[in-house]
Amino acid sequence: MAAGAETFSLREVLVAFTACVSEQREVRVDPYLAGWKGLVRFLNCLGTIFSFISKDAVTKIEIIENYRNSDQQEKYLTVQSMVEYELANDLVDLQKRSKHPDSGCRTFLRLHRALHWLQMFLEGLRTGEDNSKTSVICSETYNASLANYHPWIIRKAAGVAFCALPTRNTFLETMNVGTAEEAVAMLGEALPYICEVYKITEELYAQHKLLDLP
Ligand SMILES: CCCCCCCC/C=C\CCCCCCCC(=O)N[C@@H](COP(=O)(O)O)[C@H](O)/C=C/CCCCCCCCCCCCC
Repeated sequence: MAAGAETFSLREVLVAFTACVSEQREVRVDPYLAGWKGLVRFLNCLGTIFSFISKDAVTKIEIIENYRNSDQQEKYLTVQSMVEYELANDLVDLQKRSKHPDSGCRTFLRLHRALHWLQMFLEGLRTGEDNSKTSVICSETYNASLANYHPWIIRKAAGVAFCALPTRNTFLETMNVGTAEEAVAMLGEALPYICEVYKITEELYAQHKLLDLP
């Protein structure tokens, strides 16, 4: 495990995702990005072999953060307001990347797809046997989700990186919430919140036919 693991706290990441859904069932962008930033910190602790993954995640987080720091920041407060604003102002490339290659909607969709993988991966970790291999859980859940959107070369590179993952118990202990059993319990508490964020976003994107944005 690379230096810096001590700066990661699963609790902080999970708290961020639990703060995402508002009383109106809207998905707040700031805690969503905070959750991803925490996950990227964790990924960076796993070694440089994961750098190409964390760089892509950081690029996408920064694109949306830039919208949150722009003159239109209020429009990017929630995923719902972002979708409404960008569609109403013709700011989304719907067929082919051209005038708006880095729209908020398109960029958020990439993180949203990755959240689906995360949800399955954490569930696999939570329910896995003590001696199960994190690399197997990771590649099975990746192949069942994100891999469908990635070209061959990315899928290959990801497969190689997964082989460097530590065993399940070492992985759970790196989460800095105590023993592996305590980490499992925390995952059980937090997963419903992550699922809810995913579900609300999925419904919103389906309703606006945005699930295949180029
Ligand atoms: C609670 C702690 C335990 C879980 C720790 C998980 C840590 C995961 C942290 C970050 C995950 C990275 C999310 C990656 C977002 C990928 C977005 C994406 O799909 N990008 C591709 C498409 O973008 P465009 O070209 O359309 O702009 C892009 O091509 C991807 C490039 C990089 C490769 C992405 C591979 C993703 C593998 C996800 C598994 C991460 C392995 C983590 C190991 C624990």
